[in-house]
Amino acid sequence: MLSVDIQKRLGDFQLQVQFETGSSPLALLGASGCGKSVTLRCIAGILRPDEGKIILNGRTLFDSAGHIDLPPQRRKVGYLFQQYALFPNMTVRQNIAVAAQKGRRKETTAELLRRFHLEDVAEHRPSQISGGQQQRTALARILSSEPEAILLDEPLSALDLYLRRQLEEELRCALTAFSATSVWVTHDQGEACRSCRQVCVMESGAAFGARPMEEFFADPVSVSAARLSGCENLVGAVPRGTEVEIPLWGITLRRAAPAAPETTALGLRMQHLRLAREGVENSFACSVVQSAPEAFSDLLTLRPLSAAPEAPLLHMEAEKGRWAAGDLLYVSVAPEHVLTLR
Ligand SMILES: Nc1ncnc2c1ncn2[C@@H]1O[C@H](COP(=O)(O)OP(=O)(O)OP(=O)(O)O)[C@@H](O)[C@H]1O
Repeated sequence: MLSVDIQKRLGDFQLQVQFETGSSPLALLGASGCGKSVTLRCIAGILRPDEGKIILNGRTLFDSAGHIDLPPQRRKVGYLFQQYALFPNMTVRQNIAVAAQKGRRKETTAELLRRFHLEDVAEHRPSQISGGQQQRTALARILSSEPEAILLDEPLSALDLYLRRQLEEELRCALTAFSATSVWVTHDQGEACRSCRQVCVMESGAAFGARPMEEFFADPVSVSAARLSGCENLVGAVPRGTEVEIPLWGITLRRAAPAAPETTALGLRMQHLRLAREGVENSFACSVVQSAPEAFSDLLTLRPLSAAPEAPLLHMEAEKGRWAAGDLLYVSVAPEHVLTLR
C-alpha cells in the first residue's frame, strides 16, 4: 500500500497530490506538464516535497513534520524512466546484477534473465539489443533490487505503435506477476485503461484520490478529465432536471438520471453516437461539414442544424465512403451516454 499526500512548489508550478494505492497498478493520468514526473520523483526520493507524507507498506519514506526523508536507495522504490537509463558499458547481465542484493546476486540475476527471456542476449550491451529487450532489461534491473513499489514514467513513449503494443502487453504481465504497488504515468487513456484498474487524474499540479477505471470513463466529472478520458465532443450545457439544454447547438437531450446542478458542459463520446431516423429519442439533425478518410472508416465533422455559428462542431466515425460534405443526417445518443460535466 502506497499513500501519498504531498505539496511542492517549483517556480510558478504548485504541486498538490493525494492518493492511496494497493496491489493493482494505478494509472497517473494527466496532460503534458501537469506534474506527473515531479510526483514520481518525489516518491522515489529524487525531489524533496515541501510538505506532506509518503508511506509505503507502513514505512514512512517522507514526513516533513517528523523530519523523515529516506534517501532513494533506502526507499525500496524502483523507477522505470522513459529512456530506460541502462548503463551503456555494461552487459545485460551486469546491468541486472548491479542492483541485486549482495549474496544473492548470481541467483537473482540468473532467475531474472530467464524470466524476462534475456538469456540469449545476457552478454550483449544495451546498444546491441532491441527496444523491447532494453525495456525488459530495465525492468529486470528494477526487480533485482527487490522493490516494494515500481514507478513507470511513460515507459512506452519512445516506441513506434507496433512495438508499443507488444511491450505494453509484456509490461502488463510483468506487473501482474509483481503483484505489489505500481504507479504507471501516462497521458494515453487507452494505455491506462488496458493496464490499470485504478486511475488518479492529475490537472495542473493537483490530484485528489484514485477511482476505479470504469467509473472514470462512465463519469469523468470535469471537462478536463473528460478530455483525458478521450471524450471528443464537449460543449457548454445547462442542467434541467433529467434533461440538459445545449444552447449553442439549440437542442435538449434527455439523461438517464438527473444532471448535477453544477453541470456546465456536456460530453458525447464518438463511439456512443449513432446514425438515427428523424423522431428517435435524443436525435438531432446535422449537416456534414467534412468527411476525412481514416484507414477503415471516415471521420465526420458535423454541424447540428440549429447550432450557433461559434458552436463547437461534432465528430463521429462512420462507414467508409457513405457521407460527403453537405449531406444531411440524424444523430442520436442513448440517455445513459449523455455525460454531464463541470
Ligand atoms: N526542476 C524543476 N524546476 C522548476 N520547474 C520544474 C522542474 N521540474 C519540473 N518543473 C515544472 O513542473 C511542471 C510539471 O512537470 P512534469 O515533468 O512533472 O510534467 P509531466 O506531467 O510529467 O509532463 P510530461 O507528460 O510532458 O512528461 C512543469 O511546468 C515543469 O516545467
